[in-house]
Amino acid sequence: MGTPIKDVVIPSNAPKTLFLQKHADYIAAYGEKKDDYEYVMTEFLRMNGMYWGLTGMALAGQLDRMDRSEVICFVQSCQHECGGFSCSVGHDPHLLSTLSAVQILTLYNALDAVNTEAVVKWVKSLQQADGSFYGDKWGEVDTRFSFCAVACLTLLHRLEELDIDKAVEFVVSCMNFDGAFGCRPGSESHSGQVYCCVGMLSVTGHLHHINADQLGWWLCERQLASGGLNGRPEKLPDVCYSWWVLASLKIIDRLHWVDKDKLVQFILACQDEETGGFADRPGDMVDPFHTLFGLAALSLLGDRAVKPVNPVLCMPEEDIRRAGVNLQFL
Ligand SMILES: CN(C(=O)[C@H](Cc1cnc[nH]1)NC(=O)OCc1ccccc1)[C@@H](Cc1ccccc1)C(=O)N[C@@H](Cc1c[nH]c2ccccc12)C(=O)NO
Ligand SMILES: [Zn+2]
Repeated sequence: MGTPIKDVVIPSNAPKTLFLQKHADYIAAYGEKKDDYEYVMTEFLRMNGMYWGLTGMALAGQLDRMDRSEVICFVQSCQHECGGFSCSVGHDPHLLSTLSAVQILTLYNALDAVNTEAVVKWVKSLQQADGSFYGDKWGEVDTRFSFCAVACLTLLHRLEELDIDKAVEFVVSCMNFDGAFGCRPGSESHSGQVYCCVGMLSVTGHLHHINADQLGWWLCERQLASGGLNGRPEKLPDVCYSWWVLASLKIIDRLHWVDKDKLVQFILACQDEETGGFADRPGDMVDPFHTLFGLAALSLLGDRAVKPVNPVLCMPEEDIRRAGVNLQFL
C-alpha cells in the first residue's frame, strides 16, 4: 500500500472562467465592513491586508475605486519614531508591515507622505553581523526579513545603505541540498521561503548562486494531479502557493516547465462565483489574501484580463517601471 498522495478533487461544477468584476467588487466592499468579526480579528495584519486589497484592485485596473487619502492617512499613522511601520495604530513596528506600507505608498506614488530617511535608518539597524535581518527589535531571524529589507530599500532607491555581500552570504547559507531554501540555515525548504530568497537575489543581482535546473525541478514537484501547487512535499495544494512557486519559476526562467492549463483550471476553481474572491482551495471560504495571489498567479500565466504583475515585488509592472526599480532575471 503506497503512501496516499494528499490532493483535492476539483468539483465538476467548479468555475471555469474568471469573474474579475466580482473580485473587484468583493475587495472594494471588504474595506467598508469595519465592524465585521473577520475584519476586527485581523487587526494584527491590517497593513498587509491593505496591501493585498489595493494590489488586487490595481491588477484589476480599478485602484481608483479606493479612497487614496484615507489609505495614505492610515499608513502615516502607523509610522513610529524609529522609522518602522506597524500593522495597525498601537502595534509594534515590523519589517513585514514596513514592506507592505512602502508597497502601498509606491502604488500611490506617495512615498513623500512619510519620513523615508527614518525608514532607511531603521531597516539598516536590523541587519546583523552575519548579514541576516531581525524582523523587529525582538530579534527573530528569517529569510523573509532579508527580502523585506532589500525590497523596501530598493523601492526607496537606497539599497547601497546595506551590506549587500553579507546579506547575500546569509541567504545563500540557507540553500538546502535540494536547491531550495528555508527560513534559516538548516531549515526545511518551503515555497514561500524560496520566493523570498530568489526575490532577494534578484533585487541584489546575485541570481548566479542559484542552480536554476535543480530549483526549477523542486518547484515543479509542487504540482499535484489536481493541477494545484503546494508549499512543501506531502502538503495539500493552495492557490497562494501558485504565486510563491510561479513567481520564483518566472525569476529563474523556468515558468514553462509547469503544466499551465492544469494550474489555471485549479486557480479558477478556487473562485466563489456568489461572493467574489478566491479561497485557498475549491469550496473553502474566500479571503483578500488568496484573492490577490490568485489574480497575480493568473497574470503570470498570461491572463490578459489582469494587468501584468512584477514577479519579484508582486505589484503591477507599470508601477515598478515608473519607480525605476532594477531587478535581475535569469
Ligand atoms: C502570515 N501569513 C501566513 O503565514 C500565510 C498563511 C497561509 C496562507 N495559506 C497557507 N498558509 N502563509 C504565507 O504567507 O506563506 C507564504 C510565505 C511563507 C514564508 C515566506 C514568504 C511567504 C499571511 C497572512 C495570512 C495568515 C493566515 C491565513 C491567510 C493569510 C501573510 O501575511 N503572508 C505574507 C506573505 C508575504 C507576501 N509578501 C511577502 C514578502 C516577504 C515576506 C512574506 C511575504 C503577506 O502576505 N504579507 O503581505
Ligand atoms: Zn494559502
